Amino acid sequence: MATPAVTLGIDLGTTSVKAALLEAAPGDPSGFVVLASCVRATRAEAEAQSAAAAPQAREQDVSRIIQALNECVAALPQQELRKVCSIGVSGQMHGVMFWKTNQGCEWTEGRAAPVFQPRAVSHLVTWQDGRCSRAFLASLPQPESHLSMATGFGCATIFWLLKNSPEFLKSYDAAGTIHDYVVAMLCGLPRPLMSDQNAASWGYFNTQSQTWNMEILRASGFPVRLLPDVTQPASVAGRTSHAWLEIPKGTQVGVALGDLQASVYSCMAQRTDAVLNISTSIQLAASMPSGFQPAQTPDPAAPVAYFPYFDRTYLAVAASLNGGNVLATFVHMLVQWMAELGLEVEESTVYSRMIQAAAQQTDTCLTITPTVLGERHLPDQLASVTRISSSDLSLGHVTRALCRGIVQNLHSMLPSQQLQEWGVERVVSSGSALSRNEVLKQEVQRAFPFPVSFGQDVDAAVGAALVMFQRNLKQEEP
Ligand SMILES: Nc1ncnc2c1ncn2[C@@H]1O[C@H](COP(=O)(O)OP(=O)(O)O)[C@@H](O)[C@H]1O
Ligand SMILES: O=C(CO)[C@@H](O)[C@H](O)[C@H](O)[C@H](O)COP(=O)(O)O
Repeated sequence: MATPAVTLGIDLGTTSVKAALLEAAPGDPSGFVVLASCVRATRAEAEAQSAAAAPQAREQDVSRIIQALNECVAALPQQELRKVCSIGVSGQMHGVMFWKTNQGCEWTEGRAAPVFQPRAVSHLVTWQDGRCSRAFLASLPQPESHLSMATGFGCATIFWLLKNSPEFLKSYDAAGTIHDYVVAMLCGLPRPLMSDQNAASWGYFNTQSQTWNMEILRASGFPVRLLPDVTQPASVAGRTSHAWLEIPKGTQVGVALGDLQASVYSCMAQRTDAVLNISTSIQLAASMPSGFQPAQTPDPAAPVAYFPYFDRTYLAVAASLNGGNVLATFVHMLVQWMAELGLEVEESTVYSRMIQAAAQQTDTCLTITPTVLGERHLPDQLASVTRISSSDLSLGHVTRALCRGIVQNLHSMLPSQQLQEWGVERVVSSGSALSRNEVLKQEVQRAFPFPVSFGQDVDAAVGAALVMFQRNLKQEEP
């Protein structure tokens, strides 16, 4: 009997890397089983490489992300890794990093378990980066795209570097998201390949013609040489140029996907499902009918945007900048305060105690608008706390109000009534911030008048694997 095919899925998130192994299971209703999964925090936050970008810069050290990736994959069962026939990759969208062609990494051959390590690469400037002011964005040429531009989008960051650090750009000849970089290194691609999901997240990309706004960008001196070639999601980018840990050389690698689309792909069992993802960020997505085309002129004040999905279809997405990162900011603040008071407390202890306290505090009048990062459609709406009374100041009250505020803020961007009008009948959730937080789950169930089911915390990794698994299944059909 033929060995069942095993597919590896990877998600390079803002806070953690996730990996999952899928195996064909004809007897299972879904047709597959998840054999194993692994999560590794990246702890990759780094100082801005360009001083002029501070303090709004949000950059990550690519070496730490790749170290977490190698550790994550190495922790999976070796006998299963040897059977991997295909790799699906997803990751945090919008961000951009740079490298030198054919010098982007070094394979540590000869060791028991070969891995790749970044060489001649820049930091990753992430989707949370705030270096592009509104005045700077207004100075950029009008894109021909259905998505508004925003700080943290790859093309905006490159325009910023062109103006403020032109020498920096001259030292690189390749650019992509972190997950485009991983695919390019695994396959030894001379030029990065990008799916339209990630190209759209950079800006200046027309999803109808599937082309960059080349004329607009060239006319403004943009280094178009850095723009990756774009292809359809679910297509094959290449094959591994080396053995990677126990994964054989020559293994098929899919073009990298957006983490949101990969999460939706693994969670959305039918088109009437809405998918709620709470990870570092938070998104609520619903599928649009096939043939739907978004208006070509975006409304920057609109809280819902349309993201390319698969087979030229779109997702309607409320993408808030304030998700799990708000809780992480609160925890970091408490740890800092306690350090100033001479106390040393682990972040993990604070998370567990605050969630425990809020679980005991089933309601509160304290009201928190959690938008510490503003929103793309409301950049001036920063966070606020109202209805503060001396009786509502416990850790439980504040944590309950924070979790409620995060969910209510997203709900205000895409209300249940709109979901009902679109025919949504159920909410399926995903993301580690949700799967690890009973209070957030309670607030999701409170906010949405639909049945709510809770996914795993490796949904995007499972989704990335599933895309390649189902692609190959279709290829085998007679
Ligand atoms: N120990 C913990 N307990 C509960 N929630 C946590 C804990 N550590 C981190 N988190 C939450 O998980 C979020 C990160 O989720 P994750 O899925 O790893 O993000 P991403 O996919 O964006 O990398 C953090 O922003 C934080 O809100
Ligand atoms: O900001 C948006 C969309 O504009 C999000 O959907 C975007 O995909 C995510 O924030 C990034 O991909 C980061 O995802 P994650 O690290 O929070 O999982």
